[in-house]
Amino acid sequence: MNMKNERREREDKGGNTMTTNQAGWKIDNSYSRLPTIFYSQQKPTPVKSPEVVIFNESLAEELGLNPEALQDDEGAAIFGGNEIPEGGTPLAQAYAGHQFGHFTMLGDGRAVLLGEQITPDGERFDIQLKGSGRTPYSRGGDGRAGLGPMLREFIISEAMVGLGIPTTRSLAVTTTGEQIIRETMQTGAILTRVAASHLRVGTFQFAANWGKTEDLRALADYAIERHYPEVDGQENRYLSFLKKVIKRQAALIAKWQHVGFIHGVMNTDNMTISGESIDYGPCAFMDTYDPATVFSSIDRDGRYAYGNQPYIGGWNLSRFAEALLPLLHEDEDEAVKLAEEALSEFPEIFEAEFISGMRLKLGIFNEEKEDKSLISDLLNLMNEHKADFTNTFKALTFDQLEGSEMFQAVDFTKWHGKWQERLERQEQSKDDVHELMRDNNPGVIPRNHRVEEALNAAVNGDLSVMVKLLEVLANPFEHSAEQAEYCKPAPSTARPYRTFCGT
Ligand SMILES: Nc1ncnc2c1ncn2[C@@H]1O[C@H](COP(=O)(O)OP(=O)(O)OP(=O)(O)O)[C@@H](O)[C@H]1O
Repeated sequence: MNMKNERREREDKGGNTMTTNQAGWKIDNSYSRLPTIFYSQQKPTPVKSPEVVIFNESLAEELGLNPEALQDDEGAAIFGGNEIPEGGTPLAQAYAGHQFGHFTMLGDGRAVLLGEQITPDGERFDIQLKGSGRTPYSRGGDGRAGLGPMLREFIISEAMVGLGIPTTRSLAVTTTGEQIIRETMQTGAILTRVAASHLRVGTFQFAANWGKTEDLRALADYAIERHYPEVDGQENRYLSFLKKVIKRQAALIAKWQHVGFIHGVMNTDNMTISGESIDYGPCAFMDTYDPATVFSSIDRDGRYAYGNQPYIGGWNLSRFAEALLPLLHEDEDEAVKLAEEALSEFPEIFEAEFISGMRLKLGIFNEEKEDKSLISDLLNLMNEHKADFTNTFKALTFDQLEGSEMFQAVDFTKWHGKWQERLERQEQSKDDVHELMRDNNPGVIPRNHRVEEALNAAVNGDLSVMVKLLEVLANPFEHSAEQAEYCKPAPSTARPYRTFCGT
């Protein structure tokens, strides 16, 4: 069937067209019903010749979309921003944020939110086009994105899904047929991003700084309805809301720590209210365990280093709590007291999440007080011996302790003895322990050199390397033979890995 001939198109004033709905779009933009300070109506800027280079069929199905109808021209027209799917009300969201500690007004400068796709189960997911052209928040930028960085976001976000870490997702990457100017000329591309929502700590900072209390309240009520309906009807719903966000972010950052993920740019505009990871600009996974690891070329002081992520999480949540103050209590001092109490729980909640995930990685089913030191002793050894983070846990899982220098060391042998005694003090069998460890220690992560290799091939027209990588990353706990070649750290001759803000 030729989809193109089946389509009836009409053109609107902005040059975008609208189509009949064979793809199954069921979009409503509930965000557009917030007070108008929160957005600017903004259509994507039509592009020359959109072409979908990668499309996430299984995600499309989860969203209740018909992948077949989105192949070819129809998908390209929508994902390239030339057509607006039925129900879409494109807008650019306003937000602010602390970037490397400095507060500034931001907003979607190169993205538009079409609205939420309502799935067959009635769930709502934002559909956003990133790289779709200039908006009122673009400042000096061109509103566009490059193919490499958008494919990178596709790879990392889908790898996070495989690892079981809450994340925004990637439905498609579409080239625009236009070049963009960066350090060199690049192929322009648009990422179709799917998210529980794009509400950020920075959205609340925007409301607190530029809105009235009623605007802030409308935003908080909206966020509660979308993400925390359970707090509705509670005595101080906004305080409960704050506590829920604190909890979800603590759990999220703990999950990052469990796999050695370094976000790289934990600005408050990159912290979601839903608890999903967002913005895979300069992020990377570490090979050698070292809490001071930083990949981002712009993070000169190590603000967003691996070991600093929990602290920064708490710092960002303090900015969130500050923004919520007018809603927490009518008396300012009381509001501050409530916020401080809620925030003071963050380190403890984070640590509990971190320790419980690390227990699983070590095959520990129950809780003992000494587990914390067992875990930190191992991490210290790994740091001292420059051990590979992922492969150390894999070697412990499969009891393959020959290879690395650390496993020969006397201090490790001592630690190993203590760990074995710990495992013997629980009732579960060796097989149970092994299974728990298999399920919690990924065999494969998106190693930097593998991601670069896939991207280099992809921007030169060969998608096969990336497709293969995505397949392996989709099931990191499978521990299959085909994963083996993706497990090796970068050769020691490789230059230190640096990431650059995704543009
Ligand atoms: N080429 C560009 N043109 C206009 N604005 C841009 C451009 N690149 C980035 N921005 C804006 O600069 C700010 C910070 O950029 P950053 O790279 O952190 O975000 P992003 O990757 O564009 O978006 P997100 O956080 O939604 O993933 C954002 O407000 C973003 O919209």
